Amino acid sequence: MRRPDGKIVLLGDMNVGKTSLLQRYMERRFPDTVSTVGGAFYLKQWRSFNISIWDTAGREQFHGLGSLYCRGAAAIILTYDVNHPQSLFELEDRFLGLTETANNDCLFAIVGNKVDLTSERDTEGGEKEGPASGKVGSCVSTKVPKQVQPEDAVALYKKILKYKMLDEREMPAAEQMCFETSAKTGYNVDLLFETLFDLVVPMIMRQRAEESDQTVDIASCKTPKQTRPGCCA
Ligand SMILES: Nc1nc2c(ncn2[C@@H]2O[C@H](COP(=O)(O)OP(=O)(O)OP(=O)(O)O)[C@@H](O)[C@H]2O)c(=O)[nH]1
Ligand SMILES: [Mg+2]
Repeated sequence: MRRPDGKIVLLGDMNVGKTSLLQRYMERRFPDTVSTVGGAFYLKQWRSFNISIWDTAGREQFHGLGSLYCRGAAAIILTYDVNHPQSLFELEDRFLGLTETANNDCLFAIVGNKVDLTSERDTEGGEKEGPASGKVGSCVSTKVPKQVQPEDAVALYKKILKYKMLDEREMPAAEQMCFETSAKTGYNVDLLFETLFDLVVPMIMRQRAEESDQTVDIASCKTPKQTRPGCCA
């Protein structure tokens, strides 16, 4: 198997829907899930690149593994449940610290899942979503008020950039990186993953270019002409 060119990791509390989001995207279905043990990954080919997408366990007992999975990540999807404010707090309290092992220029997406449970608007048929639909900041009228507001996710995104000492002007805007999704209906799921792939690919290419700049071509290095000691050239 070819080594993946880039890595994306899903983090977040148990039950927020990480496994369901990944299965919705990769297998186009919403099967019953069991709570994840450890971690597992899918490989996705995007253009000519292989991207691994890691699903991790949200259960406290597997917490220690989180930073292992984040090692070398190009992007991290911090997932919460829009109906459970605690799951958003946990991202900052428990999961952000695990991302120290990710790449220095790692991207962060904040994803509020299970929006189908609150939204009155058409969140069915995720395959048909419009480009800006459901992005944080768009107006979604809800039957049952959402427990976590999109602005809270935006605030967390900005906090993370500060915490990571990343320049806001050089990173994707919060509106581009905060999503509300439904793994159940597929709402915004393609948009989430494919936005990240499109952002990760240039990073992979940049990294490759830097690596090839640092590579010394031994064949092109001329060996200095040997001169015999004491002999005038
Ligand atoms: N209504 C609704 N239910 C969802 C959605 N996503 C996941 N669920 C349900 O929420 C429960 C937990 O989903 P999982 O995908 O297993 O959650 P997880 O984040 O992977 O949990 P851990 O593996 O324990 O960390 C399951 O019963 C899912 O069917 C969604 O978008 N809408
Ligand atoms: Mg899971």
